[in-house]
Amino acid sequence: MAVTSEEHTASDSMPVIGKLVVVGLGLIGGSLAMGLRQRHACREAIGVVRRPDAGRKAIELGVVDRVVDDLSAVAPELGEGDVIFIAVPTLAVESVLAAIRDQVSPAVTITDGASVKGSVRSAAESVYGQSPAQLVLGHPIAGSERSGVTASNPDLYENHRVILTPLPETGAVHLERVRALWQAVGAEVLDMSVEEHDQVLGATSHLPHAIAYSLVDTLAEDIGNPNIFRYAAGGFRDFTRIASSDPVMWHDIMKANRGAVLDSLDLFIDNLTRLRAAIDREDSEYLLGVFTRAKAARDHFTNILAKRAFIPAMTTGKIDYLLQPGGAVTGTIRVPGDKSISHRSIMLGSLADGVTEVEGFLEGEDALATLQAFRDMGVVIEGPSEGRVKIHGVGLHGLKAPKKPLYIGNSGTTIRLMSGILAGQAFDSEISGDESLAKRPMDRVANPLREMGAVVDTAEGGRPPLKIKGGQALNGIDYELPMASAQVKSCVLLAGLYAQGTTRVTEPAPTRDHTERMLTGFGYEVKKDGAVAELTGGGHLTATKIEVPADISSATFFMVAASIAPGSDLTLTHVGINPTRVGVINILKAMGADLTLSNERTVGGEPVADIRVRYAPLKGIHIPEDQVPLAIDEFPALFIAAACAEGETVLTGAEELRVKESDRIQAMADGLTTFGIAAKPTPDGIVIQGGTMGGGEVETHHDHRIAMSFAIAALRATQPIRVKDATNVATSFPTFVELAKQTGISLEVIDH
Ligand SMILES: O=C(O)C1=C[C@@H](OP(=O)(O)O)[C@@H](O)[C@H](O)C1
Ligand SMILES: C=C(OP(=O)(O)O)C(=O)O
Repeated sequence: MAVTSEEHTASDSMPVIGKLVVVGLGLIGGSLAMGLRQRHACREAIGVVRRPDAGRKAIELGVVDRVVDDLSAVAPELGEGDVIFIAVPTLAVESVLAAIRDQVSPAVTITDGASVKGSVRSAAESVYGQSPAQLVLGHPIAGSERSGVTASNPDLYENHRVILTPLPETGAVHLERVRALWQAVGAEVLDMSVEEHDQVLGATSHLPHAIAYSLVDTLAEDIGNPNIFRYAAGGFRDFTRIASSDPVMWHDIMKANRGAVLDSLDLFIDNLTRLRAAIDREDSEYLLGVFTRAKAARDHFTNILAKRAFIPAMTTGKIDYLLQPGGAVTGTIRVPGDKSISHRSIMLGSLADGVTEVEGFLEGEDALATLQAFRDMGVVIEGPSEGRVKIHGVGLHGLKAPKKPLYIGNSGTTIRLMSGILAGQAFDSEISGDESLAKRPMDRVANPLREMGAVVDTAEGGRPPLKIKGGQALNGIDYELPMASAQVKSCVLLAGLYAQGTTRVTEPAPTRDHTERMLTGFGYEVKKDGAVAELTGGGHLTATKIEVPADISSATFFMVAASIAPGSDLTLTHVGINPTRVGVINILKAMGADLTLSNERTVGGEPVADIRVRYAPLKGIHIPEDQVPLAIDEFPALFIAAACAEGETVLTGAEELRVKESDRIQAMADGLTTFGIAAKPTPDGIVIQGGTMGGGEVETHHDHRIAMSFAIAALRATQPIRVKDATNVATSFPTFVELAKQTGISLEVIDH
């Protein structure tokens, strides 16, 4: 049989391969053939189909150009550049390979789509002696419960992943040809070892299929009610869709990946048995633990696949901001919760006895990273949902060893504060983060912790990851902070909770005191005397309620925006005005800004107020050094205020800015220079001459505050501004874009 399609498409683009021969024209094989044909990416697509009706259908639907009923009918015409795609059930691959060996030239590329790779490698070895160079093992992750040639879909692989598992024997030309073929139909191609593939797919694909088939079979066969499916609703439908998949294919997969599937099934059965016992004893804590952890994991499973552990990404790709020049900001807004306080609420709530309820929690990536790290150490945390979080504290000694290294993304506060807590645990731990965090100094916490008796390893140059050995007896110390850092102060105090005796820290200048305040709120005595804070180990924390004020560091972007843009009148509500955080208000006022505070009150031990900001002409100042630690995160935005002020602004004593998420002095100087502003970096600060800002493209170096600062600059720019890579704004201010637009900033998000 040789039937030819009527529908021949003239090729105007270069095909990436010659002929494609698909053995097995089901969903997987048919979709590849159809996708390549429609994109003119192969010169001809030929199906090897035994059943004539299926062959006719394939041609009618435009899946292939022609069909043959046996490989032998096409083998002699194949050569270099042509590809055979084996898309038959897993256990049938061996007989196809045997036919290929006898008939097909070694120049032809062979690949497959089977869901198990170890069994295909064994098949190749038993047929060829050793896997031939022309064979590239692959697996498109795009299956569905639909099967057969009629399910072929030319766009099936768009944005799907294809895993290739090259062997040492695999020829580079063949591998790259197969990669190009999948990329031509829109797939993202990843390489993995055979073993890793089978283990990962055993858990994420083969196990769920086994469970779905078993569940439906249980309902159909074992629960003796004939009407059972009539009352089955969404839960049943969503969970069991995959039990409609092709039984022969799944039979083969279970046998071919027997070992890995059994490992996963054993883990699952064990977990299910524990869940059963918890339901039996009505153990709410256990049930909520499983369900909240599972919900978080399910909500973010794309990130888990991308190996970002459980850290949720607010955006999937990189984004830029495009801003139009001019405008003013008006209205009344509340910015999200304070990042520093949100981190600490999770940490102390987890270590407390009892349930802590938090309101106003910042649902940004940094604070969520802290939350996930404590979940990874066995703490049951409900939420966050609209800023509400409920933490089922485990007590100071109730954390459990995490199953894998803790990954905390971009958050310096998390790694530094947690290292103090981890130093006091009975278990070993490792904590790491993203590219920007990997450059930040950690010796500042490792050194005092070592003095207390902790065993802490850093990577080269005192950078993350940190490896902390458990089971060490800590002693209290009297520590003089070498730099004004609330993170270091907090780290030492938190380790002090686990230390024998008294831990005392003396700071060279006042820094944010949220740790001290919150410890007091949890009933732990902290003595404060000027620059000294001290506590004694061995006490306990009692759960409490926490209301997180709006973050003054996030409010800063809007305070500066309103101050620089004529016609602005903006009110920011419920902003935290802890005296150790108000440097920005003091500095802006000294520059001539029109800021009024009203409705001042205290919530949960932290002072808050509404802040009204109206446009006023600013003047350059020499920023008093005592304000530096009180405004440490606000300088990028303040530099924009300086650029719009009349005269010169000088900052000194701020070398810490060079070791934040980026070197904030250099990053801002570069951007301001692009805008046409004279900005001269110094080792510990900057000198900025106010002037007229043009516009242009600026880099953020993965730093959220740099991105938001350049965005507000547009209000006084004369040309559009493109802020390149504003993705990390989600770490501290996930609603920035929404609020910027709402108040009148012309901001467009460009996703790429
Ligand atoms: O303790 C905290 O929550 C923070 C302290 C500051 O860091 P340093 O302690 O390094 O100054 C600050 O920059 C950071 O955003 C948050
Ligand atoms: C420095 C900052 O945060 P962290 O140190 O937690 O990364 C910041 O938010 O500006």
